[in-house]
Amino acid sequence: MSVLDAVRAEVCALHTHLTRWNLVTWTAGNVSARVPGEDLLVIKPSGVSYDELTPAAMVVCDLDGKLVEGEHSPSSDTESHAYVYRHMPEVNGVVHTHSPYATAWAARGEPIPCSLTAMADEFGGDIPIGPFALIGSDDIGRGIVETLRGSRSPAVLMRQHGPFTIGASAKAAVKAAVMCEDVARTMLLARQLGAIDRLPGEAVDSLYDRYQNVYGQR
Ligand SMILES: O=C(CO)[C@@H](O)[C@@H](O)COP(=O)(O)O
Repeated sequence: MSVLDAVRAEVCALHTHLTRWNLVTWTAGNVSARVPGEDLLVIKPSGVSYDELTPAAMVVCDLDGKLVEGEHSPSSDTESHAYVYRHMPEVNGVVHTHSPYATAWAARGEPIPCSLTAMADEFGGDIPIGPFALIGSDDIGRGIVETLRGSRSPAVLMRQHGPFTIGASAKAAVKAAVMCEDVARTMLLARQLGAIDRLPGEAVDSLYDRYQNVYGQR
């Protein structure tokens, strides 16, 4: 299997997590991955039903978002994904969802406060709000980069739109999208119970370091 075919298969498989974890409705959302060693990305075809996605249906584009190989038109967000890859070389995966709880915080235009150990672990602080931007150009990508550059968070809630996540791999970006929705739900419930206190900064730093560098099987 070629590198490109392996990336197509991985990106196709990762899309199943968006439906499995109820992060998208109908054809909303998308996943992309940078192709190792190439100035290329692989992304979902635009508007194609999740149950019709196959590795062969995945679209290959250059890092300006231009179609290189594929039968279908690339995702509406391709130029934004490409912008992120051009400006954040450490990023190899980008995900967009309309997951309901995270999107509710985006509609509100309010960052999710870092009040849970699970948020410190994965996000290293609050989940920030990015600027409102129209779809179909690289404007969303510009907002993602300006918000996340220098942040520990792999997730940004684009105002009045929804979450975008980044990762050192496409799988890491999908995990961030799943965890973003999980904490968005918990924190929305917490907000209904009353005032929320953020964790102390030193606790966030300690938790983040442990989770990122010690937790799990090494
Ligand atoms: O919200 C947007 C674009 O940001 C939706 O159109 C997107 O979730 C799905 O578009 P695509 O099917 O990937 O073109």
